Amino acid sequence: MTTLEITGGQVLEPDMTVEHGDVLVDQDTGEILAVGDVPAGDETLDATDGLVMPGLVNAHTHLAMALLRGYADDKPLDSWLREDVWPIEGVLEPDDVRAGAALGALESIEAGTTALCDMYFDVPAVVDAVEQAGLRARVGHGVVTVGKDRDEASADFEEGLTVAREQAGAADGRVSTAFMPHSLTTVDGAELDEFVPKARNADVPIHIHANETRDEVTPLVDEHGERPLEYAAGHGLLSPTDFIAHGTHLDAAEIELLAETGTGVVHCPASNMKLASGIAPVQELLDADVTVGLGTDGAASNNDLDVFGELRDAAMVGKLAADDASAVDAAAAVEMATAGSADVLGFDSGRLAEGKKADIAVLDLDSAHLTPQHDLVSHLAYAASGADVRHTVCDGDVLMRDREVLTLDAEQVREEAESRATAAVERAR
Ligand SMILES: N[C@@H](CCSC[C@H]1O[C@@H](n2cnc3c(=O)[nH]cnc32)[C@H](O)[C@@H]1O)C(=O)O
Ligand SMILES: [Zn+2]
Repeated sequence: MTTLEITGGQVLEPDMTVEHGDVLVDQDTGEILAVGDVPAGDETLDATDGLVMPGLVNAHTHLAMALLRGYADDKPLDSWLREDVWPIEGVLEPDDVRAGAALGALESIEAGTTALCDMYFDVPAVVDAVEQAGLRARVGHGVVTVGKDRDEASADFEEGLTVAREQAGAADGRVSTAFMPHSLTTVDGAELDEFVPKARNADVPIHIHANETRDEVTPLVDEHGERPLEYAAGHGLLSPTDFIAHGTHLDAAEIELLAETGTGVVHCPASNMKLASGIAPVQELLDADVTVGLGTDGAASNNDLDVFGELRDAAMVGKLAADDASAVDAAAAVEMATAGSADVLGFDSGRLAEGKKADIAVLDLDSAHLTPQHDLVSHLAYAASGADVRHTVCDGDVLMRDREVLTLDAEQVREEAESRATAAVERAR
């Protein structure tokens, strides 16, 4: 057994208290052995003047969209997707997706993110990037049937299922999968009826964009005479392993349905603000005991993958939504970005405790904007950013030490992403 001792810092405990202490990790199993007063490890990671915390979990993203950062801004979802994003995504090759996902993975590691959920196409290329980066991920192929004939639609659903079956367990078990119909309005209901039972047989969770914009909810209600999540449940969706992205526009019955079925919600506040999609009722979801995690969504609607930004936005916009400054308090926001997201994704991480996965970030507190230290949970929610992360550890392995990423060649990843992004824009013209 090889052990790693993260030493000399303060530790964020699962109950959101902070204590001086160390963390001992078994690098072979990738699990936490002890927290607090721990025996010496074979190797050490210096956390002096630092806060040892669970790695952040980005529960909904499209990593490879890092290639499209700044490509199309200032539009609402539907025209942004149809006029800008889908046309350029149509010219992307698997090597572009690999390069974009590597860029997103690099950015994630630099910001203390250790696990994520990714929906995209050319998923094996995404898995390559995740494997090399050393991250943990739940991945899936986003299935779209609008604009396709029945054969093409079925083929895309088949691919979603194949990817979910074949990629499960990749990267030494750090990669798991989900079946991912893109959204309730971009996939056909009859196809859902055929494929949801197949996904259940394959024993994979189902992840879908839902109730993101009013422009999506209203036509669905008009056409089917029921709320989107009632429609989703009618097609076999919503279960304790399933999770929806956004949930921006939910009525009380839908919140109840999420709670009853144990379905998780991934709140993406920055994307919801940027696309002017709306403000999710996060405090109401938490009050109803719905499991809520946080996601950045893709870098083209955010425009970064820093989950610290997301948890600050969640706290801020949660107060606006509830018209109550005590709503979505600092601890609730930090919890959503760690344990909440991990629970939504079904990962045994997001908490620093014995037996949990050793997915850890060390935040450097030695800076003006994190002084004085009245309350470190407050700092995590309102003052820190990904740039403050000193070390990132996933599955017991050090991915970034003293801000140097060890698993990826940062310069090469950035150069390749830059040139592939430029070439893709040329081809899309
Ligand atoms: N098989 C599909 C790809 C689906 S991947 C998932 C898709 O979600 C898109 N996407 C990114 N952000 C959002 C969002 O906020 N709402 C809905 N879709 C999004 C993203 O651009 C990508 O096309 C195809 O061939 O077009
Ligand atoms: Zn999305």
